[in-house]
Formats: sequence, C-alpha cells, structure tokens
Amino acid sequence: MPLKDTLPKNWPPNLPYLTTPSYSRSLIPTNLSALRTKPQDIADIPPNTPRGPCNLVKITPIATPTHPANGQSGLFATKDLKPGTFILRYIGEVHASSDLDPDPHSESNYDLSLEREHGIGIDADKKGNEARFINDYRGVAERPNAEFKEVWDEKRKERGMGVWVLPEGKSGKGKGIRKGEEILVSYGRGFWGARKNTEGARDRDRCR
Ligand SMILES: C[S@@+](CC[C@H](N)C(=O)[O-])C[C@H]1O[C@@H](n2cnc3c(N)ncnc32)[C@H](O)[C@@H]1O
Repeated sequence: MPLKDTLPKNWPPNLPYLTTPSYSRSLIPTNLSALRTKPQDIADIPPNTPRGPCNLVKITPIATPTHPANGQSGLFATKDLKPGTFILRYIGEVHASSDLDPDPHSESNYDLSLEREHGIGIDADKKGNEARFINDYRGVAERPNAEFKEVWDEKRKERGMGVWVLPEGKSGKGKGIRKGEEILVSYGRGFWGARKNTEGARDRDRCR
C-alpha cells in the first residue's frame, strides 16, 4: 500500500488504495487469458498517465442536503476537462462470477462489469482508487458528463475500465467538464432496478 502522503486527499483511512488492480483467486486461467487479450477497437490508456493519485480529480465529501448522496462523497474535477478526455482508470478487485451463495459481490455498490462472456467484474467496495467515488447523475444533474468505457493497459497488457469525459456528439451533449464540477456517469437502469427490488423484498420481509 502506498505511503500516507501518496494517498489522494480524503481517501478513507481504513480502505486499501490501489494503483494497479488486484486479482481475485476466483479468476481461472480462461478468465486470465480473456483479461490479457486486447479486444478490437478499444483505446489504450494514454501512455503518460501516472500511476497513483490522479491530479484531474478530487474526492469531496458532499454536504448539500438536496444532493441524493448527501453525507457520502463524490468525485469532482480539479481542471477543465475537454470532451473525450481519459480521466482515470476504475481500479478494484478483478473477479469472476461466483457460485458461492451469497455471491460476495452481489451486494456491492462498487461492482462494475468488465467482461460479460466470462462474468468478469471489478469490485472497488473493499479496495480501489478515486473512481469508486463517482456518483450517478440521477437527481444531481440533467445528464451524465462522463462514462465508463473499456481501456487497454499496454504496460501491463491487460483490459480495464476507464472513466472518460463524454465525447462531443455523444447524444449531442458532450460539452466537457468544468473545474469544480462533479463527475457523473449513468450507472444504468439495472443498478437502480436491482436496488429497488432488494429494498422491495426487504420491506416485504419486514411486513411478514
Ligand atoms: C460507487 S458508490 C459512489 C460513491 C459514494 N457516494 C461514496 O461516497 O462511497 C455508489 C453509491 O453512491 C450512492 N449514489 C451514487 N449516485 C447516487 C444518486 N444519483 N442518487 C442516490 N445515491 C447515489 C448510492 O449509495 C450508491 O450505492
């Protein structure tokens, strides 16, 4: 784990900060080979991208009562960012789908799908980097200003997930991100649908 002064500001004290992904033991050789094979048409991480804290963003506690994640944190831009800019990688534990019951990642609010065919995901619940603090745009802004899009790490020869400023022309809306603005993606309806179902089931259980 990096020394304290190489951690991003506001990083939670007891959460391991990762500069490269950690690989779960659940990954079998076919998963590893899928992770180490570059798919066509995915962008490389820009070669000058530093490992460790990203100077384009800052983790910021949210203390705005009208913000739906009030009391939690969000990720904010420290500079103006042009449409299509690579911001940082989403780093966490890379894992395969699990036969365990319960699935150790099914309840995580930080688990992102990386590769569907083998069920590979990246879970930043228990360790990760600044990207784990990116909130969903719903209830915060009219639309997202960033997106998760796969990237290839040429140095490590591995697939990963990147956070990119929405490009110009994507839904005609990519205008870039201004300094001080919150970085917001769309988690997708599936994320919120799954939580609605879980909460609904919990409410039903409570009523029994
Ligand atoms: C990946 S985390 C985002 C970072 C989180 N705010 C934190 O401080 O750790 C996802 C969680 O953030 C919260 N969240 C993110 N976007 C939200 C939104 N638009 N409305 C309500 N809650 C949101 C929810 O609790 C969600 O489960």
